Amino acid sequence: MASLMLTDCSSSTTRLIPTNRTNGAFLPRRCIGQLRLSTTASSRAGCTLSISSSSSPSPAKVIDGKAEAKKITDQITIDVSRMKESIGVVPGLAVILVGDRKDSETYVTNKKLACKSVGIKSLEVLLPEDSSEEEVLKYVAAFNDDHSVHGILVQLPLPSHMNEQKILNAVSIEKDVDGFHPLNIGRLAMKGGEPLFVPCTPKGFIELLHRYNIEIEGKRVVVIGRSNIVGMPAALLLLKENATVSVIHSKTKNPEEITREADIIISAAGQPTMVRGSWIKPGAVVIDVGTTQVEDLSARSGYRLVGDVCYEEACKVASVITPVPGGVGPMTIAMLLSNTLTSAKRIHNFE
Ligand SMILES: Nc1nc2c(c(=O)[nH]1)N[C@@H](CN(C=O)c1ccc(C(=O)N[C@@H](CCC(=O)O)C(=O)O)cc1)CN2
Ligand SMILES: [Mg+2]
Repeated sequence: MASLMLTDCSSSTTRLIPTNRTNGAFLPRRCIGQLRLSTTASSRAGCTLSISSSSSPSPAKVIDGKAEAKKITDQITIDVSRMKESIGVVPGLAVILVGDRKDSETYVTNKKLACKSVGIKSLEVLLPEDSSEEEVLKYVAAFNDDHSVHGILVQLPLPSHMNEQKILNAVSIEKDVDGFHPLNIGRLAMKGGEPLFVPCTPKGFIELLHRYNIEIEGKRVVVIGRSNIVGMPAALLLLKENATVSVIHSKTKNPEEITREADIIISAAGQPTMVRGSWIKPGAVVIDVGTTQVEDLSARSGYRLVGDVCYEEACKVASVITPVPGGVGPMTIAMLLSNTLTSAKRIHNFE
């Protein structure tokens, strides 16, 4: 059984108060909100966003995704080294990034650094925003044929002039470490279906639930958001875990009421602080997958990452919660490395 590191939620001493929150709408993942600093505890402007924490304890336990991801990557480092020593094969991951979105650039850089830290070889193709679909397909085909590459991923979202489905379709199903190929998603959707790879973020939070001994089978789970990257595969994976799953999306009526019935809430809407304390059944488990960059002039980078969940309110109601950052995000990268290693082992028939 995995050892647990549980810490209590704390109230904040300094707060950021959003001034232009959009209520009820599902914002794009890259939504940039405007925040102003305030030192008051008043929540008249809505949910406050913690930027530092102090003492006052509340019931929710905080899942430490960073620590769990570290345990997983430590094991991957050992396995990669054993594979290299035994059969002389180094797992390889190829990443294709099109355009100059700052968030995507950060994720790709983090993936490259993560590969380096565990001994996986990484290859990177950076293409300008106005590249053609054919150019991207040419690189996908080259990586499909490259024997040193065991995993291929195309960073999403792609520029709007590209047909995302056509490009994801072109990735060899054996190297589809993101698990976004329609065959892998189709197998995930079928009862008894066995995908070669499961998308990294849903796989990551399921792993966290398992590691924290949180039962999924028979539980009422509400997934907020139906994106191809998280919401949809998350719902399919939770069904495979025998949960009773509801999916909430931008056209859902009374999302708050439905969410309040959940034993486990998975929020992947990309709307900062949308899930308020009043949406949560006392004792529910809250998994926050949202990571929206919100302008914060007090941060060195000029922005701050904010989850979908009003953390401070949720901590007072939930039994367990994931923070942002440091919750599901690090597990996404750990699962990508794990999928790449699995692929290399499968291709080279190495146990
Ligand atoms: N081809 C893909 N595109 C995208 C995916 C994906 O899985 N495959 N997911 C997201 C972005 N993403 C990976 O690509 C990703 C997002 C966030 C994190 C993460 O570790 N977040 C940290 C904070 C990191 C920071 O400080 O900036 C956290 O939450 O603690 C990892 C990966 C969309 N596109
Ligand atoms: Mg996180």
